[in-house]
Amino acid sequence: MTAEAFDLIVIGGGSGGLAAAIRASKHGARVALVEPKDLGGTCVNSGCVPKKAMWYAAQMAHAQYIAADYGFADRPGRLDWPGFIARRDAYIERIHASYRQQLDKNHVTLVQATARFLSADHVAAGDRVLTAPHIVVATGSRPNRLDKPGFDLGVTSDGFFDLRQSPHRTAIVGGGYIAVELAGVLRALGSEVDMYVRGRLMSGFDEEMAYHLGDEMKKHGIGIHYTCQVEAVHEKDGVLLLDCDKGSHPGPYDLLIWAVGRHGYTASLDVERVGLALDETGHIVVDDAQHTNVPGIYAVGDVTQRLALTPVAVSAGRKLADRLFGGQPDAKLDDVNVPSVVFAHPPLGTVGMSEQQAREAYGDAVHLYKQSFVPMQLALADRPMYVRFKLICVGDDSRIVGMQMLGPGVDEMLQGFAVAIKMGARKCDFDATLAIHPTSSEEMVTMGDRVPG
Ligand SMILES: Cc1cc2nc3c(=O)[nH]c(=O)nc-3n(C[C@H](O)[C@H](O)[C@H](O)COP(=O)(O)OP(=O)(O)OC[C@H]3O[C@@H](n4cnc5c(N)ncnc54)[C@H](O)[C@@H]3O)c2cc1C
Ligand SMILES: NC(=O)c1ccc[n+]([C@@H]2O[C@H](COP(=O)([O-])OP(=O)(O)OC[C@H]3O[C@@H](n4cnc5c(N)ncnc54)[C@H](O)[C@@H]3O)[C@@H](O)[C@H]2O)c1
Repeated sequence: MTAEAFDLIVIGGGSGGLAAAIRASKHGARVALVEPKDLGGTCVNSGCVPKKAMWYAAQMAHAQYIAADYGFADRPGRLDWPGFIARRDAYIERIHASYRQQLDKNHVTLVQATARFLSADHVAAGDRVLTAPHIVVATGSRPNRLDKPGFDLGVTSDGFFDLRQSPHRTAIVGGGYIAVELAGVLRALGSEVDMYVRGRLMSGFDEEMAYHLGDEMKKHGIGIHYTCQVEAVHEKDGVLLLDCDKGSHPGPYDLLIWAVGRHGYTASLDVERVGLALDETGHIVVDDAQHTNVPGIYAVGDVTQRLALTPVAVSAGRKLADRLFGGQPDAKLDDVNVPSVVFAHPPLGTVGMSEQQAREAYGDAVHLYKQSFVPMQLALADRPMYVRFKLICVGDDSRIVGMQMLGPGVDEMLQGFAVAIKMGARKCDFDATLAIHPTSSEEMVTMGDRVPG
């Protein structure tokens, strides 16, 4: 079969793949994008977007309680779950349409098939064979499965998005981004939620902030269990029971969600044929410029061992296209000071280092500024949830190397501060900035003295 020739083949039409394909075609490259499913990948179809939609619904539920305290209503209503899912899915359909338009406008050839390698410059996609000197793998990640009896009685985050009604009682295994976010949403929408956490909540995050997050989640009615490792799951009379390693059998639950991490997805690619190097978690090993060990093959996004966030995948894809086709030989992803928000209830925002990472890197040069306060909106409602800010600074000029925020509204506060930190802001730059009053964010520029210790 004659191969169709392109300048670039992109495998995977998620965040990273779309970004690489569209940017390369803007630079004049002839690009084929191979994707068997809906455009947008995990983020649009089973990640950030449907998750954020559910989080907004959960915020609405909270807002009703606040409104009732203010005197607007005496009884919060329940979500019409199927109705809202239809609204969420219609929004996602509009994103698909917008991506299709962008591909058409930029003359990217979309091949709706699963790709696999035939050689380092040939790819099979359905009944077509494509060839290009440059191939970008952007096939994302899949949820981890555990080798536990009854694993399939639970679902992963993919199954959560398929729900058409709120479960009464939910068990969630895991204590990372997905576990924490889904726990908050389900609780706010009326489910009883128990989390089964190995180690600590949000490991890798600032310990103090993760502790406060756990505290707020417990106040919100979420059970957080650290002493049960789930060894098996049973179904009895239509409900689920768990076996813990210590011999207890918690339950019954109507839904079990496994949120125990994700692995790079390369299963369909035939990577052995080209000898692509993977790490022990199945991620494609890349250097800081997205090169794999095979010349001409690159990888971006969650399929690599780099940070698994949409803006990281997008930036990696665009920078790679700029380097290959845009005459920018030094372009590459800069993943220093990547801001991130855990859309918990309340949200947790972070940019730069945790206190622990800073102390490891800078030792005694580290010092802290902290602030905690009840935001005015909640003080008026007799719901004393704290906002907590923490600045992690180093050196005589108090250069800010980390910012941690927990509380209502921090999800929208963090981005602007992340710009300042990326530019090398010092505490005195914050002090020199006049406050916006009355807001929660003003507390970030009116912090007092260093915290001793
Ligand atoms: C529940 C959840 C919530 C999340 N929330 C956030 C958030 O709030 N903010 C954030 O920044 N990140 C979030 N993420 C992470 C984010 O979704 C990922 O970092 C991002 O989607 C990675 O993009 P990607 O292009 O690497 O992979 P993906 O978006 O997963 O795209 C991979 C694509 O490759 C396709 N593919 C796979 N194999 C082949 C093949 N052989 N041939 C052709 N195509 C193939 C797949 O069908 C898929 O469309 C979340 C993730 C999850 C699971
Ligand atoms: N808001 C966001 O930006 C956002 C939201 C969701 C996901 N994401 C991205 O997706 C990635 C994947 O999310 P995730 O929550 O699956 O992974 P994660 O790495 O954040 O958390 C995995 C959790 O599973 C636990 N775990 C692992 N093996 C276990 C076992 N055998 N038994 C019990 N617990 C076990 C870990 O201790 C950890 O708490 C995240 O790391 C993040 O990069 C981002």
